[in-house]
Amino acid sequence: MLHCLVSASGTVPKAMSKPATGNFDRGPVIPTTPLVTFLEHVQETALATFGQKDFDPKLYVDLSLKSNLSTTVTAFHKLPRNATGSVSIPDFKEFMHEYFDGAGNDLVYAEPPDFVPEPDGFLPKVKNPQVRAWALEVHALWKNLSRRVSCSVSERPEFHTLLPLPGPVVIPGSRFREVYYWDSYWVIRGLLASKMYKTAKAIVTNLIYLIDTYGYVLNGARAYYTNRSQPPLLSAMVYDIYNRTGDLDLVKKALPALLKEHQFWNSGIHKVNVQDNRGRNHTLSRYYAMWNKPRPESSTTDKVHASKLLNASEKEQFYRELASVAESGWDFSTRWMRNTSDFTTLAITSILPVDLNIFILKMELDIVSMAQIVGDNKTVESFLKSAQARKEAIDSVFWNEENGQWLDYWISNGTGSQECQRWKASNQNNNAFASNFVPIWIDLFNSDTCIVEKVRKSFQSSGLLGAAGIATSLTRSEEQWDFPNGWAPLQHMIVEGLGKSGSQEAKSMAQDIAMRWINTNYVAYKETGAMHEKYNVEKCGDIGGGGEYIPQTGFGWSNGVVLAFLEEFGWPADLKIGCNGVLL
Ligand SMILES: OC[C@H]1O[C@H](O[C@H]2O[C@H](CO)[C@@H](O)[C@H](O)[C@H]2O)[C@H](O)[C@@H](O)[C@@H]1O
Repeated sequence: MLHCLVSASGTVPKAMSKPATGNFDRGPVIPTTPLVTFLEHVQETALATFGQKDFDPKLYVDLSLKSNLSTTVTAFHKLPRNATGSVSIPDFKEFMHEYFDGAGNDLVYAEPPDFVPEPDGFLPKVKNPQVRAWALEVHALWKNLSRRVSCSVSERPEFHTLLPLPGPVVIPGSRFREVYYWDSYWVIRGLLASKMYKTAKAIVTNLIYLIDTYGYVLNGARAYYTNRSQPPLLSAMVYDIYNRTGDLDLVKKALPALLKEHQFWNSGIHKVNVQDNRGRNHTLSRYYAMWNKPRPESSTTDKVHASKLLNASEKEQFYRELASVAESGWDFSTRWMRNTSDFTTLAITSILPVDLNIFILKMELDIVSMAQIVGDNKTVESFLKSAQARKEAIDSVFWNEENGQWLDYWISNGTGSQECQRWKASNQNNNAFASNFVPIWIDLFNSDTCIVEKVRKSFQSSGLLGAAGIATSLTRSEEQWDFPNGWAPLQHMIVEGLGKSGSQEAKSMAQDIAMRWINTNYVAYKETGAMHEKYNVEKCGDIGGGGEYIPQTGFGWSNGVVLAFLEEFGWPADLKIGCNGVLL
C-alpha cells in the first residue's frame, strides 16, 4: 500500500496562535507566566541547596506567593550563594517561609455534597462482606481527594500557579494536587458507582470551563500545563454521566465545548493527513505540545537529559517531545523512543498513536449521540461522516491483520513536511503495548465478533497479561509506562471492551483480568493502607515504580477503576479475596 504523508500544516487555532520563540520553528509555543519562570529558578536553587535526595521539582512550581512577585524576586536575588548556586539551608528555609505559602494550600478541602458513607444501591453484586467493607473504604476516599480552589486564587491569580475553576474537583492525590484531564474519566466512573452524580458533574463543568477559557482541556489546572492537553475523554465523561442521570442540560452545555475540542485535535499541529495509494486521504491526529523548553514541573530533570544533546535546535526539539509525551498521559515509555535504550530519542511527534485516535473516534461518535439527543441534525450528519472517515483511517493505517492488533504508526517527517512517502509495514510499531488493544474499548470494534476473536487470541499470546493485571509494555525500561507497571485506565478499557463483546471467551477473560486487578489492589491496600497510582503486574500485591517521581498514593483513577469493576463484576459471598485466593 502506498501512503502519502501530506503536510501536518494548517492553521493554529486562534486561542493559541502565538509566534514560535527561538530560531527553530517546529510549531507554536504558548508563553508561560512570569511566576512560573521565577519558580523554576527557585526550584533550581532548592536542588543546589538541598541536594537530590527526596527532591521533587514539582513542589516548587506549586508554591504560591505571600508578597508580590517583584518583592519576592528581589529578596531571592539578595540571598548569599556559593559558586554552585546553593544557599545555606537555614537562609533558604527562612526565605521560603517568609515569601511562600505551602504547595497545595490554595486548593482547599471541600466536603462533597453528595457523599454518604453507604449509598443506596451501592455495588449490589458485591456479596462478600470483607470485599464490601473494603469497597466502602475506597468509596470513602473520595472525601480525602475532594477539593475546591481557594478564593485567594481568583482574588490574586498572579500569586498562584493554580488556575481558578468554577466548581469542586477530585484530585489524583499526593503530589498531584490539581485536577487532571484523563484521570478524571476514571474518577467519574468510580463516582458513578458511588452514586455521587453532583461531584461527577462538577468535574465536567470545570473541564468545560477550561475549553471555554483556553480552547482545549489542559493537562491539569496549573499555569504550567497551559501548553498541552491530555488524552481527550471529556465526551466519554459527559456521555456516561448522561446515561446514568438523563441530565439533558449537561449534554446541552457540553456539546459546544466538545465541538471546540474536536477542532483542537483536528487542526494545526495535531492533525496529520495520510494518503494511500488508492488516492484515499486519511486524517489522523497526534500528540504535539505547544512548548519547547523544559517542563517547569520537571525543569531540573529535563535539563539533565537535554545536556546529552549537542546543539540548541536538538534541545528545543527534545523539550517539545518531552512535553508532547506528557500530553499523551504515557510519560514516559519506550513506546515513544526511536532507540529504546536512549531517552533522548523520544519522538512522539513523529508517531500516530492508536489510542489517541480511538479517543477521538469515540468523541465523534459521542457527539453524534449527543447531537441526536438535542435534535441537532446538522451536527449528527457531519460527525457521522467524520467518524466514518476516522474508522477507515484506523483500519488502513493501524490495523495489522497478522498480529490481530492495532499498531502505532511512525511518520518519518515532522511538522511542515510536504514530502510524499511510501507506506511501509515497517512503519507500524510491532512491539506489544497495552494501547494496541484499546480500540476494543469502543462499541464499533467490540460489537464485531470476528475482530473480537482475533484480538482476544492476540492478547492472550501477547505476553502482556501478568499475574496481577495487564502490563503497559514488554520492555523493562525503568520508565513508568513500561513493564512491569500496570495502570488502572489500561486495565479498565481492555476489560470493559472484552466484557461488552458478544464472545463468551472474551467475557470470561475480562472477568479474569478484573479479578486479578481487584486482588492486587486489595492486597496492596491491606499492606500499605493506601490505593496506589500504579501496580507491578508481575506479582500480586506489589506496587509499581520507575519514572521520574516516587510512587504516589491516593489515588483517583485506581479508586475509580476498582469501584467500576466491583460494580460490573461483583464479588460472590464465598469467593476469597487476596493473592492466590489466600485470605489475609
Ligand atoms: O510531573 C511529571 C508529570 O506528571 C503527570 O503525569 C503523571 O501523572 C498524571 C496524574 O495522575 C497522569 O495523568 C499521567 O498519566 C502520569 O504520567 C503530568 O500529567 C505530566 O504532565 C507531568 O509532566
